[in-house]
Amino acid sequence: MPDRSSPSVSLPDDLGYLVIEGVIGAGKTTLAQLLTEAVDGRIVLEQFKENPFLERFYENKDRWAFQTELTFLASRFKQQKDLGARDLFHRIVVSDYAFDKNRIFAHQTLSGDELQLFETLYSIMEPNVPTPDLIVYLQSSPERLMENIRKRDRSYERSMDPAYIQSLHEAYDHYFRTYRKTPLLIVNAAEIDFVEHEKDLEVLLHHIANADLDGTTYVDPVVERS
Ligand SMILES: Nc1ncnc2c1ncn2[C@@H]1O[C@H](COP(=O)(O)OP(=O)(O)OP(=O)(O)O)[C@@H](O)[C@H]1O
Repeated sequence: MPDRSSPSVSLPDDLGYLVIEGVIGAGKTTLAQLLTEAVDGRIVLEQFKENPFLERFYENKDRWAFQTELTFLASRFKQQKDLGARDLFHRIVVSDYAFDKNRIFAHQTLSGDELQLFETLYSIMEPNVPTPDLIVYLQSSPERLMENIRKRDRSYERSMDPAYIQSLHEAYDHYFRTYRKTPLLIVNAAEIDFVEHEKDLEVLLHHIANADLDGTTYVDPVVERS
């Protein structure tokens, strides 16, 4: 984690709720922690370890996808609803997931009546969760995602199928290419490391502080670093 010389930044008043998104292994949690430190904010992390179905899901996706998705949906809804009630208007909140993430996954893992039921529940819940002021999408490559997943070596991700990462990568890309709901920063994250290269973080902080709050901005820290 960052030491005392880590960069800090002040954000415009209309940036109260920042969300980091990206495929499994993109580096969301690390960036959310660095960003929280830089803006002296409050972090909200996804509680994936509390999903009792996740290990079984990785052993047999067809059998356990429905339970896995509904458990994530319920727990994230509860966390986001509480977030709206208590924190949102006091300190800058930084989260390592967007509520929409559930839907991206569900469209990969569910089908038929199960997907339909998921959609019904999602559409009831979605209007009741706070909308981010900015989403930062870490757009990596399937190769780099697999490398990160291998390096961190979580037991249930050891037999991660590269085809699953590839299809999530495509689904995320498609989702954010057509995303218009909130301002969006798409960061080329395939060759960056916010921990190793402080400059990468500085470039991103600069863009966040000066984000065009009406649309999509593309950021390539590798180009801007040099
Ligand atoms: N809706 C979902 N359906 C299936 N699996 C999910 C879902 N949401 C999260 N997961 C699983 O939970 C674990 C955590 O994933 P997630 O991408 O949220 O965090 P992460 O891998 O720690 O991300 P990062 O490395 O970017 O911080 C992964 O194994 C992922 O597959």
